[in-house]
Amino acid sequence: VGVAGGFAAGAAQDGAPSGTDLAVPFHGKHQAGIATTVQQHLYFASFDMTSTADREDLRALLADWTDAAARMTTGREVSPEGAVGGGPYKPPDDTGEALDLAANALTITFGFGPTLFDGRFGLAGRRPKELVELPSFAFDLLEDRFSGGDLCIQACANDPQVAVHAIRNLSRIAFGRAQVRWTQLGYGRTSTTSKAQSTPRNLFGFKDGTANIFSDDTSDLAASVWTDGSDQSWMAGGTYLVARKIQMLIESWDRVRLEEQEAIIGRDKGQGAPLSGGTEFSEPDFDVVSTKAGGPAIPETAHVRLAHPDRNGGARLLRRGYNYVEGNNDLGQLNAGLFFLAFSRSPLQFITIQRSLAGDALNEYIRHIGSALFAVPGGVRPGGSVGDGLFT
Ligand SMILES: C=CC1=C(C)c2cc3[nH]c(cc4nc(cc5[nH]c(cc1n2)c(C)c5CCC(=O)O)C(CCC(=O)O)=C4C)c(C)c3C=C
Ligand SMILES: [Fe+2]
Repeated sequence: VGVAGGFAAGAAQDGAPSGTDLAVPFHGKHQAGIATTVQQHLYFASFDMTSTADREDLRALLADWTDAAARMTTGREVSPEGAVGGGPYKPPDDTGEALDLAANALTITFGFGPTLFDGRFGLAGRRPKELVELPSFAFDLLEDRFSGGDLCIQACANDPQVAVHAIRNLSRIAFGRAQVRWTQLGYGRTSTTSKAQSTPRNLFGFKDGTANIFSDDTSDLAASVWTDGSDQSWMAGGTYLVARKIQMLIESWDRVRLEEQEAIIGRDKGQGAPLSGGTEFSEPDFDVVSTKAGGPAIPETAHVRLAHPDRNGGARLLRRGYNYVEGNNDLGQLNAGLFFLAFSRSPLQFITIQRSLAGDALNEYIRHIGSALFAVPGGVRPGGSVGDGLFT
């Protein structure tokens, strides 16, 4: 029997869902993969409905995806016939690469982009008011090939093959109804959603996720993450997902003095403590003056000062991002960065913080190159389908 935001079986290393046999319950009030303790790997896909698909195709696709996801998250194959049980005379239902692998804490989370409500599927009246394209921000260098989409699927697992298998098989199921627009592979979580987990590091070498919203804190989740359905009833127990592909200029960063790196972030690199003093989980004190420099210990342009709720009308995010590395460019520089994923009760929480980050010293070392916003419906009832409230 699973626990809220937790796992059905197995022991966890440092509180993280590391056991291969761990299965996260698929059904519930909220979709899994949000407050769920963050797994080690991610495969994320954005889809567009095909030009010939209609409302019934969308409804049937969501039902088929739900059945397949419910099976795969328990470590089963995508259908009862699976990879080898369908006989020699047809392509197997399941692609087979996860055959000997258990559930690995796989979660599959579905979201709907603003374009799904443009009238093609008779859903214009079901669009949540806040589900509109994100505004442009200072320093945006967005590319279409990493942005947007009618639908998204986030697959997280402790074995990358399990996450890739899930997206690959869900893409196959979509054939003729929806096609992949872009995908993102993420290795190494850059956040924690449980106080039992250790804080991981991003590619700039800093602890990331220290001041995150934790699944152990249900009042924070209620205040900042879950939507109540007062706008659209199908969004009860849901949330919004912002995805940003952020390229990190690794070589430039690596030439920055340690003291300056820490001033840019506003925390020390070793243990992740705020520069105002204390240890990793001490609250930053923005009034503390640096004895050495004379100015604020956490500079005015420091990332954590500008991202802090005090600076943003109390706005907070549940961050669930992953590192990515995709080879090198023509100059031999790393194509690498942070696939930033954040869940919030309203997209305004991200918009407010991202606007505040216009003055962030970090901007010299990062570029936002992809962006998407999705409405994530509430959890799936046994026997129901994800987003089935859209069609009632
Ligand atoms: C708009 C939201 C944010 C973006 C985009 C973003 C990018 C980004 N962040 C780091 C590294 C760190 N971020 C840290 C804290 C932090 N970041 C955001 C928001 C965005 N970050 C928030 C809300 C917070 C918490 C602020 C607080 O309440 O104190 C930290 C410190 C450790 C932590 O708390 O997680 C680091 C390090 C990078 C490298 C990056 C883009 C590539
Ligand atoms: Fe950040």
